[in-house]
Amino acid sequence: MGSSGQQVSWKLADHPTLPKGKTLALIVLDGWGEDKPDEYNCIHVAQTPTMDSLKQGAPEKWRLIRAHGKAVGLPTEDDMGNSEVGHNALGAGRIFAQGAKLVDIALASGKIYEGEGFKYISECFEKGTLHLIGLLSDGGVHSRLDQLQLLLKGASERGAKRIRVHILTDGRDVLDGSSVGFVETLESDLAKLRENGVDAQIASGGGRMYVTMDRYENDWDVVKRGWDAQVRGEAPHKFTNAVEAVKKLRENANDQYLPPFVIVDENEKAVGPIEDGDAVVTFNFRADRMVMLAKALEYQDFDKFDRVKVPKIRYAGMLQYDGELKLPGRYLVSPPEIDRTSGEYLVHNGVRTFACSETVKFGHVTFFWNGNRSGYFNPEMEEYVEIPSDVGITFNVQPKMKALEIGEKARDAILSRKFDQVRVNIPNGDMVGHTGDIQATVVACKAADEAVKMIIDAIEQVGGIYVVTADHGNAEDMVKRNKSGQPLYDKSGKLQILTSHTCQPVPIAIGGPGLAAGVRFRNDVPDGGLANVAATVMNLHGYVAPNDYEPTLIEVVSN
Ligand SMILES: O=C(O)[C@@H](CO)OP(=O)(O)O
Ligand SMILES: [Mn+2]
Ligand SMILES: [Mn+2]
Repeated sequence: MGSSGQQVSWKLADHPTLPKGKTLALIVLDGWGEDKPDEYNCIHVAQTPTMDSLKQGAPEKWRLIRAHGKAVGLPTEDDMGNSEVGHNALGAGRIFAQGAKLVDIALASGKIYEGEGFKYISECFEKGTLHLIGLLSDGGVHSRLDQLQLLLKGASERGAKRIRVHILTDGRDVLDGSSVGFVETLESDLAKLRENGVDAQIASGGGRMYVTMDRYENDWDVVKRGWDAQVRGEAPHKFTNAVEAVKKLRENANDQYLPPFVIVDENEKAVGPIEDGDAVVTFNFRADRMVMLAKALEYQDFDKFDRVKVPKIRYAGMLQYDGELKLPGRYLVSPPEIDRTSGEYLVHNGVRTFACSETVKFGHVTFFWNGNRSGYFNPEMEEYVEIPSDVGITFNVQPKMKALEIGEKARDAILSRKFDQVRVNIPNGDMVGHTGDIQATVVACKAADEAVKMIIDAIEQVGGIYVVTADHGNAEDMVKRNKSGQPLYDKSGKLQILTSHTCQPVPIAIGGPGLAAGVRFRNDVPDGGLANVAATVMNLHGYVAPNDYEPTLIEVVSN
């Protein structure tokens, strides 16, 4: 595979001074930001001797880089970073306007309604129902409530007469418990539509981590639960009202893990299963957690679970989620064209690459890294290894996750000397941080630090180079705070736990016996962000990055 269209000159210029052939470990700690040390900073509380010692290298070998907002192509500086935009920037070396922003623009200009995708689904409006499936919050990581609101309005103005919304509650990009308010807001929007003669209702729901939004094929049961509710109108819990449903189900689960429910009428009949002739839109803009559902909705041949019912529908994604699989085939907004990623260049220049993580983050260092494309650029030059994640647990139960196994695989890849770049994502700070369990997150951070040590030790043995960084913050702040930084408490006096990512910068450290003398971080890229890492890494492989890449973070000074 390769970038389509224009002729690309893949040959990279040699770096004037830096040598080729050094084994380079590229370590991404997921959800590992830098923040002031206090008891809610799990990275500070945890024993992290390896990361602490790297920090001693500041400012020449350790610095902070931006990982949120405009530095990663998000609409505003209030947008926290996330894995998709973070790994896209790390891999692509440039800042692309990301899905969140592209959808905003398309909605504001009305272009979203003029494209192929909308025309395709709107042909069902006369006789069929429009189903909207997605994450209901204003988190801005996978979707945004205001975009859903505009889409509801726009579609009804353009002829959608019957609309059913299948909600997934969040509590991961926003505070746990906030689902109730989001459902209330949506209900009042739908009531207004009904006043205007549109038959609009919530049809089903469930928590994002238990219903529909699995990723990287970790657990198809998650998608099946959603399918049964959304398509078949079947779920263990039935309610006549969605606000009531969420309030009731929250008695035994948090927003992320609410069990599936369907909304039924007075005769116990589901109000909105998906039928022949209906249109379906998945309104998340982010790819990873929509790909599995997109496959279930789009593929004729499908054996991941028994769909039982496969209605003939017209389906469009908010975006196309996988550029290589062209999945889904129809979409409302064109995704960012993330082309000429560093991985593709390096493969063309003979850099042999090994990438590894456990399932829940596997696509981060492959799919996202390569610009939302699945598969290899050149299987002879690359090896991607996935370590199966634990299934069916929340990661505070196993906070060490597979950090050790990832470390071992990376170590073995380094020691084999078969690879020039060994790239890993270590998930702990993020995955455990999202559970809001502070004690477990401390254990998680320690485990991540140990994995880093294992990899750095292997680099020492082969005379290589390491680059250690992160994709966005999470574990460094576990509480919601007021403007002056004090932790906030809810009405009942309970500390408000922050399960989401943050807007904090992340560290980047370089080192290892293979790092040429005189290499250090420049001080003239103070606003450097994740997109500057690709050029930096190309330099450390002995190449100069393409001109349009964000500048390298390093310079070589002669002593
Ligand atoms: O779990 C996820 O989907 C997001 C948070 O919504 O986290 P990350 O961006 O780190 O993958
Ligand atoms: Mn992440
Ligand atoms: Mn995360």
